[in-house]
Amino acid sequence: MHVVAAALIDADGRLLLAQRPPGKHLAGAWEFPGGKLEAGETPLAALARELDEELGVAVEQATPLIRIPWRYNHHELLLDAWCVTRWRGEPRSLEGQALRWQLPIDVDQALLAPADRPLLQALRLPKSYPITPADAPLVQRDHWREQLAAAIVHGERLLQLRLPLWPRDAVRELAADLLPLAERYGAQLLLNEDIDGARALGVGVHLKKAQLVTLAERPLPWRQLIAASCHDAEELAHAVALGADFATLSPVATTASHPGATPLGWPAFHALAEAAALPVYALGGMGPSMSREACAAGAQGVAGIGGFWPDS
Ligand SMILES: Nc1nc2c([nH]c(=O)n2[C@H]2C[C@H](O)[C@@H](COP(=O)(O)OP(=O)(O)OP(=O)(O)O)O2)c(=O)[nH]1
Repeated sequence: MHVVAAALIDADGRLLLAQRPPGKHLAGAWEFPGGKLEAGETPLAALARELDEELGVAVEQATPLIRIPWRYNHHELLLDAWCVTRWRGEPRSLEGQALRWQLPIDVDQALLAPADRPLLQALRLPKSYPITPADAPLVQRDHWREQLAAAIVHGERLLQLRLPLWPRDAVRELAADLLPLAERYGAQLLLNEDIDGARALGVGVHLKKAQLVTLAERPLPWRQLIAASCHDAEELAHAVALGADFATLSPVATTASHPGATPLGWPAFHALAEAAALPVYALGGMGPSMSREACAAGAQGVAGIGGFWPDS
């Protein structure tokens, strides 16, 4: 079943949510306006028809957001989500459904239809995900504190502290130092691998491939991000099963940090990202300027080391 769903975003960045009416599948859950494609209909035509029928608005501008394959008990669906940023008419409830406008950050994901959680993450997450270089020595502590702070001030909203040469406590200390600034700017920090450290600090964690397969359930609450390093369909499926918020998929191109690895290339990346029920960042040989190309291949954005820091 192919279902289109619209994230209507207003000029203040608020999102329109609708409540599924009694008697329908997932009654009471909050969702994105939309519905099933009719025979012979294109996704955009279905989106226009559903928004006209449900809200009385005419779509003027829609761009692809994410495609989520999902399985409920009795049926499978492809939730095909679009960002609608321009429309004519004032959205109103034409089918008796409750409506509300909320900033994506304020939406309680527990109240959403389960397949909509990755959609909400796709709306919340930025286009770039800088990662600290694995070979940074501990003596560069001050330098990396400054780089991370400058990146946050310059607009980065999602940053991974991956510093395997440092003692864990030193990485935790760095995260704790940066936390007030990150909170002020609405940026999220993720520790690589260190679940206990993330739990103690209230930040996110980025799971390594080896950790991913050993975990049976989400190791942190929903308000702390969980990311996973993935390289194939099986690892992506595991990340989804675990309830990870997003994944990186690598290597897309050849990269200095993993010279022997065979690159996926964009076509294989696209197929894997689209089949995964979560936002996926392209990693490996990426630069911040490649985010448009990556998004065209179904990515949430780009992740990387070189080129992502103010001094590089
Ligand atoms: N419209 C919509 N459906 C969603 C969302 N999330 C989600 O899991 N679904 C599921 C619920 C349903 O199983 C399916 C869509 O069915 P629907 O009942 O909205 O479709 P429709 O508007 O064509 O309704 P109907 O003619 O069958 O009454 O997709 C969402 O955000 N929007």
